[in-house]
Amino acid sequence: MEKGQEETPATAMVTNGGVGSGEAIGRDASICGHESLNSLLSANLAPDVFREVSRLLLGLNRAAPLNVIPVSDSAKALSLEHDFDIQAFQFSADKEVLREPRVVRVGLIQNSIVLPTTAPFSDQKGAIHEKVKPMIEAAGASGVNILCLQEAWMMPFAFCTREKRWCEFAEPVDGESTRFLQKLAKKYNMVIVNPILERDVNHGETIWNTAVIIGNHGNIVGKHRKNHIPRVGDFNESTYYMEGNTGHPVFETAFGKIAVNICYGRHHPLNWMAFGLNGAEIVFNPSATVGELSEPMWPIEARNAAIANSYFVGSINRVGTEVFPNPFTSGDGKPQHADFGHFYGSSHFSAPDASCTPSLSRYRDGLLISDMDLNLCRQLKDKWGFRMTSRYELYADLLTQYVKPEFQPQVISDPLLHKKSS
Ligand SMILES: NC(=O)NCCC(=O)O
Repeated sequence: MEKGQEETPATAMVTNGGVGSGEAIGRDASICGHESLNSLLSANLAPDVFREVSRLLLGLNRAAPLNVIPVSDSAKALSLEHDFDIQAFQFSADKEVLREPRVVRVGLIQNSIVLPTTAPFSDQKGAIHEKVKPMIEAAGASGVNILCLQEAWMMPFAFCTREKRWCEFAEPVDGESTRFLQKLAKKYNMVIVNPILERDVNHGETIWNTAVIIGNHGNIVGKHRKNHIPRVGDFNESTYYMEGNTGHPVFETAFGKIAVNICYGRHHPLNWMAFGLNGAEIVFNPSATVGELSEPMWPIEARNAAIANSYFVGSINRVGTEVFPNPFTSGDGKPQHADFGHFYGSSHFSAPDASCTPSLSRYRDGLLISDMDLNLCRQLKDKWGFRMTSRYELYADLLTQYVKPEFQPQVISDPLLHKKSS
């Protein structure tokens, strides 16, 4: 789909892997029947007004809207055969005298689950592998260098339930899903970020929420464990795993320095900053989040992180509504229910110059591709000087004080505030 092109109004139904196989969810909860904000605006605004609104909503890259780049015929054929959206864009940077451009092609995959959550676990996982495979092949056929999948892509996001049986989906870092992706990484000379539910067999079978980095030779480069675990709404993830113990690693790959800020970590500016301090050029944010809770935050937080830290961000969210067999509550006064609500997709890229791609659909599976010249990171540091002007020592000092039990907030009260009037 070309940027600005109208998409089909969302009159169809989506299957969602609910308890009843192929159960259909009406699209009424969408933004007025459109697949994305971009399609709603392009369908409803005059072209010159749409251009001006897009200038502010999506920004400009080197004073122009992002270029749409062609998708290869073989990738297009896969997307038609397997019914997923595919879109491709290009972030460029100024030409430099002393450095060659460093253009990498990056891909993001969003998808719904396939089978009902009542199906045997191995069938559920196998069906997701099968669904995602042609999408990865489309990325490979498109020459994608670095690809990231969504958070815990190999299972339903069952952490709302608090039922421990979903732990059976957990895998060691070198488990089934990693091995599945290693073959594809090697075949397509592609780095793949593989966010899984991890079982740490060397530490008492502990469970973590982890992203495994697979190198372009199919090797395991390393792993990062989710730093911030939500305790909000139905996101009862703290029942399953603890805060990660891997710090803020940046992985130097054949195609650039990458890091992973897993889902809820995107609400924590220091988390984003730490990946930047370690030199990340692209930070992925594989997520699972629902409209009612976070949709207004979604386009802002990633874009802000990209600007503040002078790196690219790739944001991914799953799609669909996943219905679980047993109703649950989360202590928030809501009646018992059996699903999280709608995972709204809307995966997109943000760049350090405040430009960003339109988002993928709120409903459909999709592969979003973007070329990015990594030289843009340093060019923005030079232009805005955010690193240089950051005054880290001020904040290092404040934080050192803040974590002490005897910390007193620096508050200067108006002396007249508590004075009795005579
Ligand atoms: N998966 C996850 O951490 N979700 C929390 C909700 C949110 O951060 O939007």
